[in-house]
Order: sequence, then C-alpha cells, then structure tokens
Amino acid sequence: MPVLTLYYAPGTCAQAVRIALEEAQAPHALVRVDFASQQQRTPEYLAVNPKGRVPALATEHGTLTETPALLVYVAQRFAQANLAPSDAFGLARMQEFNSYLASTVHIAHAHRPRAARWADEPEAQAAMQRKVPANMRECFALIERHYLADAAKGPWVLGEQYSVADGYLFTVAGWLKSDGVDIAEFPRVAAHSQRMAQRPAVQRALA
Ligand SMILES: N[C@@H](CCC(=O)N[C@@H](CS)C(=O)NCC(=O)O)C(=O)O
Repeated sequence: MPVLTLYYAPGTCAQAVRIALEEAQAPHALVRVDFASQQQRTPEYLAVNPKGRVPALATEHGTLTETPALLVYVAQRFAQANLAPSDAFGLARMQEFNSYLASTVHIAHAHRPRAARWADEPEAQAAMQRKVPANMRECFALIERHYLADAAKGPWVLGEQYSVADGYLFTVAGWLKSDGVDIAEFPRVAAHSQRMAQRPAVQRALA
C-alpha cells in the first residue's frame, strides 16, 4: 500500500504533481475528485483539504496542499530523481518560478470558473471572463521574455536541469487554449510543451 495519496482532478494544477510523482517513480495512490458533482465541497473531502481544492497529498506525516509545496516535497523526498537543484540559489529560483505560476497564471485562469459562480451579477461576471485571455497573455509574455529568454542555457525552465517546475509550466500552458489564447503566440513555451509531451513520465501522468 503506497504511503502517498494524491487527490486530483484531470486538467487541473494537480497534474503538475502527478508528473512529479511519475518522474520520481514514487509509489502513490490516486484519488480522483469529481468536480462535476462538486465532490470538492463535500464534508468528506473538506476533511482532507479544508480549502475544497486539489491538489492535496496525504503523507504519513499529514496532508499537504498548495502546488508549489507539494512539488518541492516530492523533489526533496525522492532526491535521487534529481527533480530540483541542490544548491540554495537554484532551489530558490525554482521556488520563485513556481510561486510566480501559483500567484499569477493560476489566478488569471481561475477567474473563469470563479466568475461562473456570479450568476446573480451578470455584468461583473462577463467583465471578469472577458479579461481572462489578456491576463493569461500578460503572464505568459513575462515567462517567455524572462524565464525562457535564454534558450542557450538549456531546454528547461532552469536551463540544463530538468525540475518539477517544468511539469508545472507544462500544466498551466495546457490551459491557454480553453482560455482563448493560442500557445503559438509564445514560441518558447510551445517548444517547451512539445519537449515535455515526449517524456515518458508525462505520458504516464496524462494517461
Ligand atoms: N493555491 C492552490 C490553488 C488550488 C486550486 O485552486 N485548485 C483548483 C484546480 S486548478 C481547484 O481545486 N478548484 C476547485 C474549486 O475551486 O472548486 C494551489 O496552488 O494548489
């Protein structure tokens, strides 16, 4: 019986953690949370994660939430998989990138489902949804010109070293289409996603 259990829903930020677990070849169980039936708001699931969100990762020490925390946990627990830099600066750079995705891209993307709950305020709802593509473009333009600017450093977010940040970028880039943005507008992000799609661990995580 695996010690780790990942609570996830397909297409969500939990995919980044699935990719990390697959890359680490970490024994784990999966529990799919059914958003269609609002399972994330049931008392049973709120007992797992009081925030009513995925991902959540149950461990023998307790349950962790927040994607960047889960990613660094998997990287450090399965250190032999080399999914994070071991030096202080490199690790902080990876955390910087993951925090950027969580605090900007994720928020921009989440405006669409959150607006759907504002049925009693149709104008505010429409205004919020209209802004999603522009907000996503702003976030990805920064990723393209800042984090992926120097392709000569290597194919991954941190350069030569593949890390859990790559699975996170791949996951959020997968939201562009449904948010009304063509990934081709960001050629470095598009090339990164193509490289990611070829990794066996990513293919297992998406299966
Ligand atoms: N800050 C959290 C955000 C988690 C989050 O918002 N997850 C979304 C899926 S990507 C979710 O569970 N949404 C369900 C809901 O809001 O009802 C993280 O980084 O893990």
